[in-house]
Amino acid sequence: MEDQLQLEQRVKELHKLLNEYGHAYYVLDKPLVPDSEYDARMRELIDLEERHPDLIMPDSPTQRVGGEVLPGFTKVVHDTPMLSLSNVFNEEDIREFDRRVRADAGDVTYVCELKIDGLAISLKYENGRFKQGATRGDGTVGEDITTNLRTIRAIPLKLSEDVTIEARGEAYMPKKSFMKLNEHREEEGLDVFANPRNAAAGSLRQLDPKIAAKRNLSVFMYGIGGEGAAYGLDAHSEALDYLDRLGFRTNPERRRCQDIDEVIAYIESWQDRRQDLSYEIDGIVIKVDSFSRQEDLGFTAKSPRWATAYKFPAEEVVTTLLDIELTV
Ligand SMILES: NC(=O)c1cc2c(=O)c3cc(F)ccc3oc2nc1N
Repeated sequence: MEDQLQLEQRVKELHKLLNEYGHAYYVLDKPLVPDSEYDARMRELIDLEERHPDLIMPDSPTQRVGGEVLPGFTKVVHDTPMLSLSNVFNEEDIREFDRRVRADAGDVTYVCELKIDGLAISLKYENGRFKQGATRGDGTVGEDITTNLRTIRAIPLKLSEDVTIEARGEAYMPKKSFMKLNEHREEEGLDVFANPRNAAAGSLRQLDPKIAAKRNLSVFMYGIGGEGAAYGLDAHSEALDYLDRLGFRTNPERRRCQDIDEVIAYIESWQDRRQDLSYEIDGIVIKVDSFSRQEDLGFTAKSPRWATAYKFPAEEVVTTLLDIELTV
């Protein structure tokens, strides 16, 4: 009979190891151990929990994929609305945005972020534990997709601090996973998804979490719901670094820009490089960095006045004659 105390000790140790390995692999994209080691430790924990179900904790790494298929999704009213971004399409628009911002808020600095082409999500944590995840919905009311979001390894089940916080970000399907999924669907005679955003949305709308778990989704978190100032943060760039420290995955390509010329240079630098990314982006988000400047600017009914999204020109899909002949 294994000693109960030793078992509890080993289970705690395996939680710690698997959370560390998982964070390094799925959040930092910097694996600490070979997959074989990760799998062996996960296998050991699953066996221990099967033999001693009393040792299963809700935030155990083995508890990401729930058992039951949901009858439907319940509604979630967002504490603060999840608004959408206004769009700009060219340099003139960008400079006009900057003029309006400086007219109301004076000199500002910006943060530029890649605009991930996925679907907006809200993640709520209480005392550092993942409690609820929701879609944007209509901005005021979203759908509770907690069970599906728990299956995304880049979403921490437990934060590095016991803080109560709402993080907002974008769930997405990497390009490679999208191609593989469509190949599978084609083989099975199913409809293929038009793009990774639809594939991610379709995956998170599954009522069976086992399906979502197989879709290899990921996330990039890009903000804190409510007042960032409540966490002693003065600027958006600080909020992103805080999300990193808490254990969230944020996009490493973000850039602080001193003025709009730097913003434009950053955008131009990504015009052609975006096809090298392992995920799709449809633009660049420009945000005033200082929270007090953001407060001076406020919101319109639909969007923040302290941010906008530059959208890349849609890539025309060129179908050569050869392709047409092949599909005939
Ligand atoms: N898709 C994105 O990569 C992305 C999207 C948004 C938003 O939709 C968004 C909406 C707001 F009302 C305010 C800030 C935001 O910041 C954002 N930042 C991003 N990086």
